[in-house]
Amino acid sequence: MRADSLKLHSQGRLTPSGDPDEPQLSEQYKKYLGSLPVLTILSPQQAADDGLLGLAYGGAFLSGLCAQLSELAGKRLVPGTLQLALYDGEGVAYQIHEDYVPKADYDPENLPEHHRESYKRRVTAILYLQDDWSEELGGAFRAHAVRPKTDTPKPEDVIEVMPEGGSLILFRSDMPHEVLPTYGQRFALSMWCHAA
Ligand SMILES: O=C(O)CCC(=O)C(=O)O
Ligand SMILES: [Fe+2]
Repeated sequence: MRADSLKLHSQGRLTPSGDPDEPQLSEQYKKYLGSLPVLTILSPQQAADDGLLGLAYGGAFLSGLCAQLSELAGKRLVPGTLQLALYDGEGVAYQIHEDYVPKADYDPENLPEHHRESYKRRVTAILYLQDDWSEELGGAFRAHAVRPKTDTPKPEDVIEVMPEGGSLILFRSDMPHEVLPTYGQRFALSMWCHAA
């Protein structure tokens, strides 16, 4: 999967907006998301057709997870958007945000196409692709517990996961989270399981 990701990167297919025809982000988008990785939106079928069999496998695996999670959650979840993102060192981070965006808050004028269905997102699944990650490269995924504002914050409200190759994280798409500044090449393959 990492070899396929490097190939896409070397072909210039990863861009801040995820849209190869729109290499620059609008000012509003930057304001919304902060300093950013570069990314592309994939379909497992298209990846297979392009000979990117690792990413096709990864996409199929994550799609299958949505089906399995449906059983656990007792409601139907279907594979939504599949995203390959690269945080290419130099302190690239992703400020605190939620992946679920209520329909009313979506601004189609200023957000890329692939955010159009963000209101359907229920579970985020992320597979990390770096075999050789180490603490000094930073880049932890940091999850924040949601508490009523009146509660006293507790240390366990924050959980960090290092992006070790082969690690998979699953979380509710409305959970606040961020990526801490990254000082190495960090690829992440994300699938959003949508409400059917
Ligand atoms: O790469 C990660 O660990 C998280 C990325 C993320 O939050 C996102 O793409 O929405
Ligand atoms: Fe996110």
